[in-house]
Amino acid sequence: MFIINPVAGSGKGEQVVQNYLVEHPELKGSFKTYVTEYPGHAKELARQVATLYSESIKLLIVVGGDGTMYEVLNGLKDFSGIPLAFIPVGSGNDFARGCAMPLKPTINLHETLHDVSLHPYWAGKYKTDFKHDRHEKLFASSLGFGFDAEVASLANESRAKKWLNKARLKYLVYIYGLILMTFKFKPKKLKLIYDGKERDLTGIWMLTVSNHPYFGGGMKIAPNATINKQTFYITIVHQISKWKLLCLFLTVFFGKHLQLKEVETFQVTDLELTSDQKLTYHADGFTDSCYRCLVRKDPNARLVKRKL
Ligand SMILES: Nc1ncnc2c1ncn2[C@@H]1O[C@H](COP(=O)(O)OP(=O)(O)OP(=O)(O)O)[C@@H](O)[C@H]1O
Repeated sequence: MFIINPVAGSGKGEQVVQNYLVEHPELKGSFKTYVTEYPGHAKELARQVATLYSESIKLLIVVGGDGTMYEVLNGLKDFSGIPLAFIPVGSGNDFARGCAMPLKPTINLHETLHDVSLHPYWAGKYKTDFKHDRHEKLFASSLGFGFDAEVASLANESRAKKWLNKARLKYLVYIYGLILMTFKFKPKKLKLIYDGKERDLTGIWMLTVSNHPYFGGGMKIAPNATINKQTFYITIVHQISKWKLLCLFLTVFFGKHLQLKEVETFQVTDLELTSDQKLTYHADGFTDSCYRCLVRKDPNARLVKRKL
């Protein structure tokens, strides 16, 4: 079964699948295809098809970007038994990078259907403020608090994003946001509780919680992260000068930012994060804000097509 976001990235998701099915007539009749019609539709579709066909779905193939994967994962919150694959046609595609899958959609689709096996994947679970457990959400790749989330929020709200996305120039919105936020951002005070430790931190620029190394479209924010059942990889950027922040965003693509003394990394099994001020965060690129966030691993392993 395919769930396709026709507007992710430059909008070629539907074409990729159609071309593939035309080139492989032997597959005719083996697939059902659903195309999203509005934001949030991938989550609804995933929940509906899982409810209707949970026993018969052999593989649910998500064709989109990280945002579409996030929606589908949350639609399948109560259906951890449905195997998943991700064909990257978005602009970031970090989930494909984290799973060591090809970034070229046609190659990825071919390998997904022929060569790559299913392996367990443990998503993250988070809930904000004092919401009930039933409002807990899942994230596939990462959660980010502070600077990067404010850049993402600015970019998501930008009216230019839609047409820049079509022209494959969405990164320009992020560069604009990055420069603007470098001057506007006010470092945060955070309280962290994890693995029996309590820490009060000041001057925090950003904190990310990672399931695998990548975020923000190929930045290796947690270079040592490996997909696993128990732990998240936390990266904290403490008080940092503006030029060093720029240096961080250049070196992070190679994972070399860990050499900066302002960058701290460690592993946790769960995390509680509290702030006196409203804190912007993103979950796989979706932005929102909160005062408190509880993060833990989803105890349910989901089968995912991945090489790593
Ligand atoms: N038919 C549609 N019309 C408008 N928006 C849609 C439609 N279907 C899905 N969406 C929305 O498109 C947005 C972008 O999707 P997605 O995040 O997958 O792609 P992307 O932003 O190009 O890639 P990435 O997240 O990897 O950077 C999501 O917020 C999703 O809710």
